[in-house]
Amino acid sequence: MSEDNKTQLAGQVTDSPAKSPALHITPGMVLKGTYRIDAELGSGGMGTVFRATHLGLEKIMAVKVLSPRAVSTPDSLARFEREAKVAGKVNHPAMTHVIDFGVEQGTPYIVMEFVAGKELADIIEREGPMPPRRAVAVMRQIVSLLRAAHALGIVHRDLKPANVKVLHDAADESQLFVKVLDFGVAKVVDDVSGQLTSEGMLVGTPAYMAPEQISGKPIDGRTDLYSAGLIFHEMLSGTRAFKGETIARLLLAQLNDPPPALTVPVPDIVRQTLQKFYEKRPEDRFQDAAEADRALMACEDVLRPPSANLVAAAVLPQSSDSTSGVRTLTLHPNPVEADAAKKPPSSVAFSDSLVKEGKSIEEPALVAPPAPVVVVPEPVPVPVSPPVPPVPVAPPPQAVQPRSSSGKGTLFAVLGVAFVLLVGGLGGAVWAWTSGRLAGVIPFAPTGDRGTPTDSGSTGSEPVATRPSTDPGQPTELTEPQEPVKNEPPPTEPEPTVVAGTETPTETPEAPETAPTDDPQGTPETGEAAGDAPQGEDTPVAEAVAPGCYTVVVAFESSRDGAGKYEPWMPRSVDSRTPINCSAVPKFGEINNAQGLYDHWPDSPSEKLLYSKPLSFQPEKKGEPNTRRMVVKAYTRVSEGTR
Ligand SMILES: Nc1ncnc2c1ncn2[C@@H]1O[C@H](COP(=O)(O)OP(=O)(O)OP(=O)(O)O)[C@@H](O)[C@H]1O
Repeated sequence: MSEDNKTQLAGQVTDSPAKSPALHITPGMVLKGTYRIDAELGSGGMGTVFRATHLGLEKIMAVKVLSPRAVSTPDSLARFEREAKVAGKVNHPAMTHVIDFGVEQGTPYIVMEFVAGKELADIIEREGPMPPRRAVAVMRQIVSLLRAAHALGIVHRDLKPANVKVLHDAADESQLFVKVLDFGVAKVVDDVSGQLTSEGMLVGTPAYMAPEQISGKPIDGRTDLYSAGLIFHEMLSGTRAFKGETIARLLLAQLNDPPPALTVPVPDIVRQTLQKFYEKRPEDRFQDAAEADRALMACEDVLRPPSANLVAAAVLPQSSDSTSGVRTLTLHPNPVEADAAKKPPSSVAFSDSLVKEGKSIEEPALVAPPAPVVVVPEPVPVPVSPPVPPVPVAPPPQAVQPRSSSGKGTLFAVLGVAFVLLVGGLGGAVWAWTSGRLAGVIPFAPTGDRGTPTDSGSTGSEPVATRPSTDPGQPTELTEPQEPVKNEPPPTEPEPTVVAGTETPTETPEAPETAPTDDPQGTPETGEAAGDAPQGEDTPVAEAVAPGCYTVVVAFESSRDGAGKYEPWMPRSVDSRTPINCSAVPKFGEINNAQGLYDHWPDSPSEKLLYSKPLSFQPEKKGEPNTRRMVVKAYTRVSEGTR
């Protein structure tokens, strides 16, 4: 890794030395009697990261041991603890969750979920410019996380491609799943070390630092947006925006020079959005992550292939709540009608140019939108999701909501829906017949007031069917599947993992001894570790099941309160379980349309959620809970009766 790509504790002009001896971490060492250090993953400006195993849970985790120079002042440990706790409250699929922290021989360390996948920096270096659609998809996930973190007052301060991991580097950007590393860590270091002006310490990576960060001015969420813009630039162009032979030159360029113009062709709207991310003056940038996300959505709409609009419009939920990230469905098969119907959001400052591209900014995104932002007011070690109240079923979804009054547009819309429903219905019938999903039903046992597991009364011997529940205290009944399980990804080889810039075979955690031998993964499905909902009153718990792989039909619920805030999707009941060949289980990363869901899968030792696919949606209305039925794939790793 080049010098200007590293986090720098640069310009140290005062005596701020390590006051405690560095803890010598070696493989085999056990921290807190719980975390066994397995191997070093790499080190950066703030410390060294190790792969470790949580001995009790037999889970792979990552332990970052902060360097003594990063945290060395008398009150540093208290601050460190505070920041680790705050970072632990950001519950978002793109967050690398902080699980625990501690101090060993005066040296603080953070325990995080282990994130497999490839560093964005390596992907760009290897593959060069990224297709704009893909770059926008990555950006949306980053920005969605920023939104969640900034809402808690947490600024990353060291965003860069090396701190972004892409869990599934598929050609199809809808399969991308991003995790951001080091949230909160830079803040700890910065707070403790002080800013350049006070203690002569500068925290960040010069190639991605915002001008205000360099000049020691106050920083806020817009600082992260600047760095995110430079990541965007790098994805689009394949090269870093600011380079410099020395750190001083690099910093000067950040302060004074505009980033070089993109040499790759991108639509104007993408260019303008990029520019708005990294304006030199914070007041000229997007003012918050929500505004940035709206602009990215507009880019997404322009970049979407025309054929995708029909299908996307037919299957996505509709909402009139523009603040939630879920947008009103619009179907514009005819670009002229689309132009007539579109209207730019007033909150996008440069909206005139945004709509110049001839696409409605209200069309839904084809790629999975970032998962709902969930802020959980619980301390580490494990962020706790708030219980979701019982859910009354909303009226059936209106799959398509044509906005144009034109008869032609309406005709297209109706034909589109009819087509989707026809294909869905046929596929559902074939799927139900072929998958054998009715066999081997082992219901889960939800607890608390979530009702009984199979509200449909389903024994698994009939297609899942639904009637709306009128009693909000009763569990939601099941809906007629609208989308069958189809087009499941073929089995794939485990992905190589990039560790410290080196491509190596995938790190395989020690699976429990009883793991099925044909388990195609055996990999740490990232996201399972920290952000999972703990088992409690409101968390459904899996019953012991035989080892093997299954397709599981699960009802999930999520709700939005009156403020339009999302609650997480929570598994609610399992209706059927069909044994499948483990080699047919797609690898993690092929989770589809439900990234947020993954983090809320109950942390059951017997289940791992690998894949999910929406089965049907209920419309989401502000202030009303909604229910989603999902088909998920899960597999078990434990022996019968051991859970
Ligand atoms: N939670 C994690 N799971 C898996 N690997 C991780 C995790 N956190 C960090 N790593 C990996 O450990 C290595 C060292 O990370 P670290 O953050 O210390 O270095 P860096 O990103 O190169 O530098 P800096 O700390 O200066 O940002 C990197 O290869 C990084 O991808």
